[in-house]
Amino acid sequence: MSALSIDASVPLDTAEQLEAALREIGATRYHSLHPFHKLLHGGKLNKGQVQAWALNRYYYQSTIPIKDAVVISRFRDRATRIEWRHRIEDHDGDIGNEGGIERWLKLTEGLGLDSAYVESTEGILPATRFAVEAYVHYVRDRSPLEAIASSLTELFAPNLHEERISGMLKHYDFVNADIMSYFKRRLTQAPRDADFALQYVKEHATSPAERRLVANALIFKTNVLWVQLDALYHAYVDGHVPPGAFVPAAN
Ligand SMILES: O=C(O)c1cc(C(=O)O)c2c(n1)C(=O)C(=O)c1cc(C(=O)O)[nH]c1-2
Repeated sequence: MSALSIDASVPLDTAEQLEAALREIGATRYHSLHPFHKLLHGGKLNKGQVQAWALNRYYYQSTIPIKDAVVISRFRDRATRIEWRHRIEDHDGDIGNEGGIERWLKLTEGLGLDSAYVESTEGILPATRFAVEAYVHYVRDRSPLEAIASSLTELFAPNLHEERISGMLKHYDFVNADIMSYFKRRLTQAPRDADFALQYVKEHATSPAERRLVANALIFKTNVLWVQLDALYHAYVDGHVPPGAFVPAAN
């Protein structure tokens, strides 16, 4: 077992074996399993800790369309570019049409954070920035197949979002359905995106070696997500906030 790659013993001779391996990676490495999420969804955090999570996650959310623009830039194939571009619109929205980033700002604003501060990203943890940048660099530097495969964590996001919506509404009096609208919207967007990416890798990874690259891309991405929560836990649960990062008001 390695933190970085799939065991050599996992069979990857067929597309079905690849899918089984990807689902196993999700079941064992997705950040739904992280102790910070258990606290968040179980109502065990205070408002300042929830603010810290939302503030840091804003950086991930707002970087996703940049990441997707880089993914698009990797494809000569027009059909793939056409399929991928709605992801940018989902997050950026359009003139007069709210997108995911604005919905995320509703969440941070509803939690009492100033939007200009959130958008400045000045208060995020260094580890958040490094992890998110690593994701953008990954889709730039690796093969187009790995770039698509690295989005496959979205296969596992809807279950987590369901858990988050119900857990946070139930446990926190400072959370309401309106400020959770980001997650509600993702429940329909993510499955479409994940299905496309899954079919793509099943079709385009045609050798065991390529299937291994796909599996390792997903492991890389689970690590991008996991380390962000490690950093949040260290800073805001254990109380070791790095210099200059967001410090919640006493609550
Ligand atoms: O709340 C979450 O746990 C979560 C996880 C992920 C993910 O698995 O990468 C995404 C999202 N949310 C999300 O909202 C989102 O738009 C998204 C895009 C992507 C991607 O890799 O392109 N992942 C995710």
